[in-house]
Amino acid sequence: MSTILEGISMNKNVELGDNHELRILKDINLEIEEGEFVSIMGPSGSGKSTLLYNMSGMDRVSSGSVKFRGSDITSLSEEKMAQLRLKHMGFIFQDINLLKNLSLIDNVMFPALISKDVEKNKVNQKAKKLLKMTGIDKLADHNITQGSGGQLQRIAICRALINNPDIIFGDEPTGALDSESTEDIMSILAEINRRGTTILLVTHDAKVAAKTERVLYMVDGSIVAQKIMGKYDPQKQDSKKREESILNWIVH
Ligand SMILES: Nc1ncnc2c1ncn2[C@@H]1O[C@H](COP(=O)(O)OP(=O)(O)OP(=O)(O)O)[C@@H](O)[C@H]1O
Repeated sequence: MSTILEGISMNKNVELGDNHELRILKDINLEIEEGEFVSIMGPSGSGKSTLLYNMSGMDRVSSGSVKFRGSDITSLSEEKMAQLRLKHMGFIFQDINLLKNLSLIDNVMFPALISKDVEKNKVNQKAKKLLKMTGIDKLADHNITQGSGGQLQRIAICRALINNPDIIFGDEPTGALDSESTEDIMSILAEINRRGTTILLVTHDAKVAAKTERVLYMVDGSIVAQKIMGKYDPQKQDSKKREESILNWIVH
Protein backbone atom coordinates (compact mmCIF):
# COMPACT_ATOMS: atom_id res chain seq x y z
CA MET A 1 0.00 0.00 0.00
CA SER A 2 1.19 3.54 -0.60
CA THR A 3 0.70 6.59 1.55
CA ILE A 4 -1.79 9.19 0.36
CA LEU A 5 -1.35 11.64 3.21
CA GLU A 6 1.43 12.09 5.72
CA GLY A 7 1.74 14.51 8.61
CA ILE A 8 5.27 14.92 9.94
CA SER A 9 5.97 16.48 13.36
CA MET A 10 2.82 18.57 13.08
CA ASN A 11 2.43 21.31 15.65
CA LYS A 12 -0.40 23.81 15.79
CA ASN A 13 -0.18 26.72 18.20
CA VAL A 14 -2.45 29.72 18.60
CA GLU A 15 -1.66 32.98 20.37
CA LEU A 16 -4.15 33.72 23.10
CA GLY A 17 -2.75 37.12 24.10
CA ASP A 18 -0.85 37.94 27.32
CA ASN A 19 2.09 36.08 25.77
CA HIS A 20 0.13 32.90 26.21
CA GLU A 21 0.21 30.25 23.50
CA LEU A 22 -2.15 27.30 23.24
CA ARG A 23 -0.56 24.13 21.83
CA ILE A 24 -3.42 22.41 20.03
CA LEU A 25 -1.42 19.77 18.12
CA LYS A 26 1.76 18.45 19.69
CA ASP A 27 4.32 16.90 17.40
CA ILE A 28 1.92 14.59 15.60
CA ASN A 29 3.10 12.06 13.03
CA LEU A 30 0.38 10.36 11.03
CA GLU A 31 0.26 8.35 7.80
CA ILE A 32 -2.94 7.55 5.95
CA GLU A 33 -2.68 4.83 3.31
CA GLU A 34 -4.43 4.88 -0.06
CA GLY A 35 -7.86 3.29 0.32
CA GLU A 36 -7.92 3.38 4.13
CA PHE A 37 -11.01 4.23 6.21
CA VAL A 38 -9.76 5.89 9.41
CA SER A 39 -11.58 7.56 12.29
CA ILE A 40 -10.30 9.98 14.92
CA MET A 41 -11.85 9.84 18.38
CA GLY A 42 -11.04 11.57 21.66
CA PRO A 43 -12.54 13.90 24.25
CA SER A 44 -13.97 17.27 23.35
CA GLY A 45 -11.18 19.80 22.85
CA SER A 46 -8.47 17.17 22.30
CA GLY A 47 -7.67 18.55 18.83
CA LYS A 48 -9.51 16.17 16.49
CA SER A 49 -10.97 18.80 14.15
CA THR A 50 -7.73 20.78 14.17
CA LEU A 51 -5.85 17.64 13.10
CA LEU A 52 -8.36 17.04 10.28
CA TYR A 53 -8.14 20.64 9.03
CA ASN A 54 -4.35 20.65 9.13
CA MET A 55 -4.08 17.30 7.34
CA SER A 56 -6.45 18.53 4.62
CA GLY A 57 -4.75 21.88 4.04
CA MET A 58 -7.80 23.81 5.24
CA ASP A 59 -5.57 25.13 7.97
CA ARG A 60 -1.79 25.38 8.16
CA VAL A 61 0.49 23.78 10.73
CA SER A 62 2.65 26.10 12.84
CA SER A 63 5.60 23.76 12.31
CA GLY A 64 6.15 20.39 10.70
CA SER A 65 4.73 19.42 7.35
CA VAL A 66 1.98 17.61 5.47
CA LYS A 67 2.58 15.61 2.31
CA PHE A 68 -0.08 14.62 -0.21
CA ARG A 69 1.13 11.67 -2.30
CA GLY A 70 4.70 12.52 -1.38
CA SER A 71 4.53 16.24 -2.24
CA ASP A 72 4.86 18.76 0.54
CA ILE A 73 1.69 20.86 0.57
CA THR A 74 2.59 22.91 3.63
CA SER A 75 3.94 25.86 1.72
CA LEU A 76 1.58 25.88 -1.27
CA SER A 77 -0.01 29.23 -2.10
CA GLU A 78 -3.67 29.65 -1.10
CA GLU A 79 -4.66 29.34 -4.75
CA LYS A 80 -2.71 26.12 -5.36
CA MET A 81 -4.02 24.67 -2.09
CA ALA A 82 -7.59 25.51 -3.15
CA GLN A 83 -7.01 23.78 -6.51
CA LEU A 84 -5.60 20.70 -4.77
CA ARG A 85 -8.61 20.53 -2.44
CA LEU A 86 -11.04 21.02 -5.31
CA LYS A 87 -9.50 18.31 -7.48
CA HIS A 88 -8.42 15.71 -4.96
CA MET A 89 -10.34 16.19 -1.71
CA GLY A 90 -13.96 16.10 -0.60
CA PHE A 91 -15.36 17.48 2.66
CA ILE A 92 -18.40 16.55 4.73
CA PHE A 93 -19.26 18.46 7.89
CA GLN A 94 -21.82 18.10 10.66
CA ASP A 95 -23.11 21.51 9.65
CA ILE A 96 -24.15 20.63 6.10
CA ASN A 97 -23.75 24.11 4.57
CA LEU A 98 -25.79 23.85 1.37
CA LEU A 99 -26.59 26.93 -0.66
CA LYS A 100 -30.15 28.12 -0.07
CA ASN A 101 -30.98 29.53 -3.48
CA LEU A 102 -29.87 26.48 -5.43
CA SER A 103 -31.80 23.26 -5.99
CA LEU A 104 -30.30 20.17 -4.36
CA ILE A 105 -28.82 18.89 -7.63
CA ASP A 106 -27.29 22.33 -8.34
CA ASN A 107 -25.67 22.19 -4.89
CA VAL A 108 -24.12 18.85 -5.86
CA MET A 109 -22.91 20.24 -9.21
CA PHE A 110 -21.53 23.46 -7.75
CA PRO A 111 -17.91 22.35 -6.97
CA ALA A 112 -17.57 20.92 -10.49
CA LEU A 113 -18.90 24.03 -12.19
CA ILE A 114 -16.31 26.20 -10.43
CA SER A 115 -13.61 24.44 -12.45
CA LYS A 116 -13.00 25.78 -15.91
CA ASP A 117 -13.51 23.63 -19.02
CA VAL A 118 -16.27 21.45 -17.69
CA GLU A 119 -19.24 20.31 -19.70
CA LYS A 120 -22.39 21.12 -17.75
CA ASN A 121 -24.21 18.15 -19.29
CA LYS A 122 -21.61 15.68 -18.13
CA VAL A 123 -21.58 17.19 -14.64
CA ASN A 124 -25.38 16.95 -14.54
CA GLN A 125 -25.26 13.30 -15.49
CA LYS A 126 -22.62 12.58 -12.88
CA ALA A 127 -24.68 14.40 -10.22
CA LYS A 128 -27.77 12.36 -11.15
CA LYS A 129 -25.75 9.15 -10.86
CA LEU A 130 -24.52 10.16 -7.40
CA LEU A 131 -28.04 11.06 -6.25
CA LYS A 132 -29.20 7.64 -7.43
CA MET A 133 -26.33 5.89 -5.65
CA THR A 134 -27.26 7.60 -2.38
CA GLY A 135 -30.98 6.91 -2.91
CA ILE A 136 -32.22 10.50 -3.24
CA ASP A 137 -32.59 11.01 -6.99
CA LYS A 138 -36.23 12.02 -6.51
CA LEU A 139 -35.11 15.09 -4.57
CA ALA A 140 -32.93 16.53 -7.35
CA ASP A 141 -35.06 19.60 -8.05
CA HIS A 142 -36.13 20.25 -4.48
CA ASN A 143 -34.60 22.96 -2.33
CA ILE A 144 -32.87 22.58 1.02
CA THR A 145 -36.02 23.21 3.05
CA GLN A 146 -37.56 20.10 1.52
CA GLY A 147 -35.07 17.51 2.77
CA SER A 148 -34.54 15.82 6.15
CA GLY A 149 -31.15 16.04 7.91
CA GLY A 150 -30.19 12.59 6.63
CA GLN A 151 -31.24 13.44 3.07
CA LEU A 152 -29.32 16.72 3.11
CA GLN A 153 -26.23 14.94 4.41
CA ARG A 154 -26.51 12.57 1.42
CA ILE A 155 -26.59 15.64 -0.81
CA ALA A 156 -23.43 16.84 0.95
CA ILE A 157 -21.80 13.46 0.26
CA CYS A 158 -22.74 13.71 -3.43
CA ARG A 159 -21.29 17.23 -3.49
CA ALA A 160 -18.08 15.90 -1.90
CA LEU A 161 -17.89 13.19 -4.60
CA ILE A 162 -18.66 15.28 -7.69
CA ASN A 163 -15.00 15.91 -8.57
CA ASN A 164 -13.96 12.27 -7.96
CA PRO A 165 -11.82 13.02 -4.90
CA ASP A 166 -9.03 10.70 -3.81
CA ILE A 167 -9.78 11.36 -0.16
CA ILE A 168 -12.83 12.47 1.81
CA PHE A 169 -12.53 14.28 5.13
CA GLY A 170 -15.52 14.19 7.48
CA ASP A 171 -15.90 16.30 10.61
CA GLU A 172 -18.65 14.60 12.63
CA PRO A 173 -20.61 13.88 9.43
CA THR A 174 -23.30 12.04 11.41
CA GLY A 175 -23.14 14.27 14.49
CA ALA A 176 -26.55 15.84 13.95
CA LEU A 177 -28.34 12.72 12.69
CA ASP A 178 -30.57 10.13 14.36
CA SER A 179 -29.28 6.58 14.61
CA GLU A 180 -31.12 5.31 11.52
CA SER A 181 -29.73 8.11 9.32
CA THR A 182 -26.30 7.56 10.88
CA GLU A 183 -26.40 3.90 9.79
CA ASP A 184 -27.46 4.94 6.27
CA ILE A 185 -24.72 7.54 5.93
CA MET A 186 -22.08 5.11 7.25
CA SER A 187 -23.24 2.44 4.75
CA ILE A 188 -22.87 4.97 1.94
CA LEU A 189 -19.40 6.00 3.15
CA ALA A 190 -18.37 2.33 3.46
CA GLU A 191 -19.50 1.73 -0.14
CA ILE A 192 -17.56 4.80 -1.34
CA ASN A 193 -14.50 3.47 0.51
CA ARG A 194 -14.96 0.00 -1.03
CA ARG A 195 -14.85 1.68 -4.44
CA GLY A 196 -11.41 3.04 -3.55
CA THR A 197 -11.81 6.48 -1.96
CA THR A 198 -9.76 7.03 1.19
CA ILE A 199 -11.78 8.41 4.12
CA LEU A 200 -10.61 10.18 7.28
CA LEU A 201 -13.29 11.27 9.72
CA VAL A 202 -13.70 12.69 13.19
CA THR A 203 -16.38 11.19 15.41
CA HIS A 204 -17.51 10.99 19.02
CA ASP A 205 -19.61 7.94 18.23
CA ALA A 206 -18.15 4.42 18.70
CA LYS A 207 -20.94 3.12 16.41
CA VAL A 208 -19.48 5.24 13.61
CA ALA A 209 -15.87 4.33 14.42
CA ALA A 210 -16.90 0.64 14.39
CA LYS A 211 -17.48 0.93 10.63
CA THR A 212 -13.94 2.21 10.02
CA GLU A 213 -10.80 0.08 9.82
CA ARG A 214 -8.44 2.04 12.09
CA VAL A 215 -9.35 4.22 15.04
CA LEU A 216 -6.99 6.90 16.34
CA TYR A 217 -7.47 8.25 19.85
CA MET A 218 -6.41 11.79 20.72
CA VAL A 219 -5.86 13.31 24.13
CA ASP A 220 -4.68 16.85 24.71
CA GLY A 221 -3.19 17.42 21.23
CA SER A 222 -1.51 14.03 20.83
CA ILE A 223 -2.48 10.71 19.26
CA VAL A 224 -2.09 8.47 22.29
CA ALA A 225 -3.32 5.17 20.84
CA GLN A 226 -4.65 3.51 17.73
CA LYS A 227 -6.78 0.43 17.23
CA ILE A 228 -6.53 -1.53 14.00
CA MET A 229 -9.90 -3.10 13.30
CA GLY A 230 -9.58 -4.21 9.67
CA LYS A 231 -12.23 -3.39 7.05
CA TYR A 232 -15.80 -3.82 8.20
CA ASP A 233 -17.74 -6.44 6.31
CA PRO A 234 -21.43 -6.34 7.27
CA GLN A 235 -21.91 -9.91 5.93
CA LYS A 236 -19.24 -11.39 8.16
CA GLN A 237 -18.89 -9.12 11.19
CA ASP A 238 -21.10 -7.91 13.97
CA SER A 239 -20.89 -4.14 14.13
CA LYS A 240 -22.16 -4.18 17.75
CA LYS A 241 -19.14 -6.31 18.76
CA ARG A 242 -16.78 -3.90 17.02
CA GLU A 243 -18.46 -1.00 18.78
CA GLU A 244 -18.11 -2.73 22.18
CA SER A 245 -14.46 -3.49 21.56
CA ILE A 246 -13.84 0.20 20.80
CA LEU A 247 -15.66 1.29 23.96
CA ASN A 248 -13.62 -1.21 26.04
CA TRP A 249 -10.42 -0.05 24.40
CA ILE A 250 -11.21 3.59 25.19
CA VAL A 251 -11.97 2.76 28.84
CA HIS A 252 -8.70 0.87 29.26
N1 LIG B 1 -8.36 29.30 16.34
C1 LIG B 1 -8.38 28.93 17.62
N2 LIG B 1 -8.13 29.82 18.61
C2 LIG B 1 -8.11 29.46 19.90
N3 LIG B 1 -8.35 28.20 20.32
C3 LIG B 1 -8.61 27.28 19.40
C4 LIG B 1 -8.65 27.56 18.01
N4 LIG B 1 -8.94 26.44 17.32
C5 LIG B 1 -9.09 25.47 18.26
N5 LIG B 1 -8.90 25.96 19.51
C6 LIG B 1 -8.94 25.21 20.76
O1 LIG B 1 -8.13 24.05 20.56
C7 LIG B 1 -8.69 22.94 21.21
C8 LIG B 1 -8.92 21.82 20.23
O2 LIG B 1 -10.00 22.20 19.35
P1 LIG B 1 -10.63 21.16 18.32
O3 LIG B 1 -11.86 21.79 17.78
O4 LIG B 1 -9.61 20.70 17.38
O5 LIG B 1 -11.01 19.96 19.32
P2 LIG B 1 -11.97 18.72 19.07
O6 LIG B 1 -11.29 17.55 19.69
O7 LIG B 1 -12.34 18.61 17.64
O8 LIG B 1 -13.22 19.16 19.95
P3 LIG B 1 -14.78 18.79 19.79
O9 LIG B 1 -14.85 17.30 19.94
O10 LIG B 1 -15.42 19.50 20.93
O11 LIG B 1 -15.23 19.28 18.46
C9 LIG B 1 -9.95 23.44 21.91
O12 LIG B 1 -9.63 23.74 23.24
C10 LIG B 1 -10.31 24.68 21.12
O13 LIG B 1 -11.02 25.59 21.91
